[in-house]
Amino acid sequence: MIIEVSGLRKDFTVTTKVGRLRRERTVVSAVDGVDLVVGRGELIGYIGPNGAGKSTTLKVLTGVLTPSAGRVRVCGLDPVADRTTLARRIGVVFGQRSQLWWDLPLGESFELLRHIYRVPAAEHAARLRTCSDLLDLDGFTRTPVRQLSLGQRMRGELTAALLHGPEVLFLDEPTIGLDVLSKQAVRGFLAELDRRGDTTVVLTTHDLADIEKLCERLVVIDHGRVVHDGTLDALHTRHGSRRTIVADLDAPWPAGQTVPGAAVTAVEADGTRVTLTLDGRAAGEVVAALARIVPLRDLSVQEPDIEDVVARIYRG
Ligand SMILES: Nc1ncnc2c1ncn2[C@@H]1O[C@H](COP(=O)(O)OP(=O)(O)OP(=O)(O)O)[C@@H](O)[C@H]1O
Repeated sequence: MIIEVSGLRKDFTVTTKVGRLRRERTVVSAVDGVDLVVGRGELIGYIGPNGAGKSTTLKVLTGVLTPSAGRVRVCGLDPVADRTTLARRIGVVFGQRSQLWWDLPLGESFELLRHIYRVPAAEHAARLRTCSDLLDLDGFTRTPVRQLSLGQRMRGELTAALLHGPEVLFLDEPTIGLDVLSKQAVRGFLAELDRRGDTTVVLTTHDLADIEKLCERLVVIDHGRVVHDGTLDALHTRHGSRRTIVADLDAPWPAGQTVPGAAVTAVEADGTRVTLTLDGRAAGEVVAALARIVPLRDLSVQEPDIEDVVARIYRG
């Protein structure tokens, strides 16, 4: 396993002013007993509401913060004790912090990183070519970083994080604030990285489309604790999300008619449009049962809404 976390806790002591002279110290448990195991080549979505503890976890995993308790291993290393060694084996993109040189053209930042990480020239060129093709960097490698748009800069940041061939990539909100095209480029790139399977990716995001398009496995954290670890489908099942079938019929729906495996939740258009909510059974079975009752003209199966299920979890 490339990431192994057990019983991770991170407390912060916050001092607040009470009255004119007194100060009160309170302890905030930003991460409160997280267990997490991630295999090589996995891409996981690490999600949760504001203040849930996502960034704090990433900072502990990358050696920026020392845990208050628990065991953390990334690439078999202790992130704090082995921070320098680990830095060569991980890549990090934290939205608010840049690893690029503001006044230099983007391409020169890449060249500097090659020297810092001592990457052989051919290896560097090959990785840069791949990133450049997938992220379409060609138009702006000569532009100083300060003049790049947010989307261009994020594509540059992703490249910079990958040029030394890290085994794990930590991404904190990589699509935040990006325009539609840049979001697509970043998502397409991460999907390709996932498909190639040699980089493990831990992605935090508030963008539900990122989750839907990229994350087969979702780890949901709330108040510093993991409240779900599994697929999006499992999340829907656990929280009672249901698929629906909307069918247009050639004849009116018989009043009071039931269908095995589904509940009739709406009858419209003079009885010729019926909505069924599935109870978890395969849509095919329900459609076959439906077709035995009335001839079908048209049909659509609607997946449950990810926004609904995530909002329900976040509301607790
Ligand atoms: N340096 C710090 N000092 C004190 N409290 C902190 C510090 N860093 C984080 N916290 C607190 O720890 C909790 C978790 O914060 P964290 O930034 O990890 O959440 P998050 O899930 O990344 O949230 P967001 O989605 O808003 O970025 C919050 O209550 C936050 O206020």
